[in-house]
Amino acid sequence: MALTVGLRPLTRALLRPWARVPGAALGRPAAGSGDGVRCFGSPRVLVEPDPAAGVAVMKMRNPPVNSLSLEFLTELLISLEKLENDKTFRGIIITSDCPGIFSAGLDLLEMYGRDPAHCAEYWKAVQELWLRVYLSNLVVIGAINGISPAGGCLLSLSCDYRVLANNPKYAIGLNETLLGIIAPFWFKDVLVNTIGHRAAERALQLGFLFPPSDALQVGIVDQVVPEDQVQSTARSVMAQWLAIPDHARQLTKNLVRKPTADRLLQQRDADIQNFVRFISRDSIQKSLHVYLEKLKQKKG
Ligand SMILES: CC/C=C\C/C=C\C/C=C\C=C\CC(=O)SCCNC(=O)CCNC(=O)[C@H](O)C(C)(C)COP(=O)(O)OP(=O)(O)OC[C@H]1O[C@@H](n2cnc3c(N)ncnc32)[C@H](O)[C@@H]1OP(=O)(O)O
Repeated sequence: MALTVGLRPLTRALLRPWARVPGAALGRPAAGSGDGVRCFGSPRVLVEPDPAAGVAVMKMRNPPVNSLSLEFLTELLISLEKLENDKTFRGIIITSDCPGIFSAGLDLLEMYGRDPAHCAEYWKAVQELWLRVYLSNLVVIGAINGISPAGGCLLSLSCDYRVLANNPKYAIGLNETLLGIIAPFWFKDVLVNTIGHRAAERALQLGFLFPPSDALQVGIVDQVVPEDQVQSTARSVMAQWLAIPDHARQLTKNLVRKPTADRLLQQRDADIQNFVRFISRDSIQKSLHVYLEKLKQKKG
């Protein structure tokens, strides 16, 4: 898949992709891998490779809540691109290194009080991440070990299979309307593809965040397991998916997903312009302000 990352050279130059991860990751063999196989990654994305299995575990660690800032998106994109281009890997498991949070979704501070050029650059990176995960040739499994609203839910929905930890706090859904904003059409499309038109219609308008039992029932996740079994379940599901010949699985995935991705690919620039126009409105900026204040006040 030929996707351009399309971020400012400065943004990319600021990052140090593939630097050895300081501290915990340094010199520590990846779990389940043979001696000498090291974790690698970037400051916010820890990659634990298991070359023997052809699998890499990608841990998001952008504390406190794994909000998808521009820098974090860029690091995720670079990690994904690298894994995609390395023939060692046939599958990745996306999970979180932030306790209790899979991802709080898009970083509201990238959209609040920012100028149009910044918003456009940000939105392009959001599109890019979605396209890369959604159309990945790798098997992508979400080991969802925390709450995942809005953009966090989109990331989960873009995986091939979702395993959610059974903790009532770990709700998942597209809650944009609760913020006074709307889910973009491609977020909506992915939700409709996953849970069906009627369920998506209700969930989107009411900004539902489904706790695990409801999430399983509506089909927004594929499996709910005890929290300490999320990673092992993701590994065994991965083994099932990797039993299928890659070429057949990849072509089938493309057949199913391409029409949805094409809807965005055919109008990416217009989508960016729509986003910038929408997010720049005074009323929307006001809604974001109110929501951010609410998040602050929650702390007491
Ligand atoms: C015509 C139309 C065209 C285009 C489409 C138009 C518009 C679409 C536009 C946008 C789409 C956006 C999708 C999104 O993803 S929006 C983000 C949605 N996310 C949320 O609602 C989650 C908000 N966060 C929370 O609910 C909680 O933080 C939590 C449950 C995830 C975690 O709770 P905690 O109690 O553990 O932590 P907090 O104290 O609440 O947070 C810590 C810290 O982090 C800040 N923060 C939280 N979430 C975000 C975020 N998403 N972005 C930026 N910052 C976030 C929070 O404010 C705290 O900061 P401080 O420590 O107070 O500084």
